[in-house]
Amino acid sequence: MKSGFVSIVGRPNVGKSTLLNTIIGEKIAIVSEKPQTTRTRIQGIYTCERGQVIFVDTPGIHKPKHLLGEYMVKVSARSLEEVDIIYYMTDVTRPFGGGESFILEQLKDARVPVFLLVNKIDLVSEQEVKDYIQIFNQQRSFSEVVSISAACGTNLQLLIDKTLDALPEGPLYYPEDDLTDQPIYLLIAELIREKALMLTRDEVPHSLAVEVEEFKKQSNGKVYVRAAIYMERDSQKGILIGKKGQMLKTIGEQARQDIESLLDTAVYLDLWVKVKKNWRDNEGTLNQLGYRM
Ligand SMILES: Nc1nc2c(ncn2[C@@H]2O[C@H](COP(=O)(O)OP(=O)(O)OP(=O)(O)O)[C@@H](O)[C@H]2O)c(=O)[nH]1
Repeated sequence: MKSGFVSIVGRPNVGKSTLLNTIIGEKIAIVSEKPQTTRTRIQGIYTCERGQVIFVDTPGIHKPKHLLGEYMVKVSARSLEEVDIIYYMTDVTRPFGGGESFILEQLKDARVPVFLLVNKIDLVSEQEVKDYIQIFNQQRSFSEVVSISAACGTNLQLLIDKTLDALPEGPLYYPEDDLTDQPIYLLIAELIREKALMLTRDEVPHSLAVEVEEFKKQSNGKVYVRAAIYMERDSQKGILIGKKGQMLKTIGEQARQDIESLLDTAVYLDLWVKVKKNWRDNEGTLNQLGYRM
């Protein structure tokens, strides 16, 4: 039996969450078109006959601007020390640049195998993939190079096979049917956050945070979830609520559907928008929202 931990690193938006979602087959990591949306350290667990792969989805490695940024870099650095394999994920549609050099620098002293994953190959020609890989091979050597489409599932079985080949012999760390060790209320908060970011497009910043305040089963069998969406400014609160509350209603409806499929039960979702000034720079608030240092 093979088993171990895999950390996925890469610039924001290369498709790390999508990869995790496709492999694990459940919506457990937040996916969004905006960069740097993955904040909490999410583990996806893939179990098959050959063994178990435990994924640690790290926030995009980047230069910190806020305390939250520092936290994200800390999580990334720490998770690199604890894993058996690092997936260094890149986006074939984005040219090699400073962002990649920054990550390669961080990976310089990695003592575990580094796999280069070239993602989004569904968008380019085979020749473009080859040329792209050549540029990376000039930077360093990789234990494996796998070109994939996380969205379409292309070459993901191959990736899993190579991963299991490279993992050490080991036990099943988690029961077979566990998909994640994230507390359920964090998963729910991420689903709401995802919908809020997606539906408001670029109008609200990433300073959006969600906290599940209450989570209980009602006598009618439905699960009651009360959650607060935190904004930094009053003006942002208005955008999120929308005309006659329409935006908040849509966010709530779409998030509720996802939560219902996650929990496999009917859900009553009670959403509130609150303003909490400068929460990103406030350590107490960060702790309260589950981003622990
Ligand atoms: N065409 C195509 N799009 C993809 C693929 N993988 C991811 N995407 C898209 O790329 C965007 C970013 O994907 P995410 O999975 O959120 O990226 P991420 O690396 O987790 O982003 P952060 O959380 O910001 O670090 C989304 O719009 C995805 O739908 C792929 O294989 N092909």
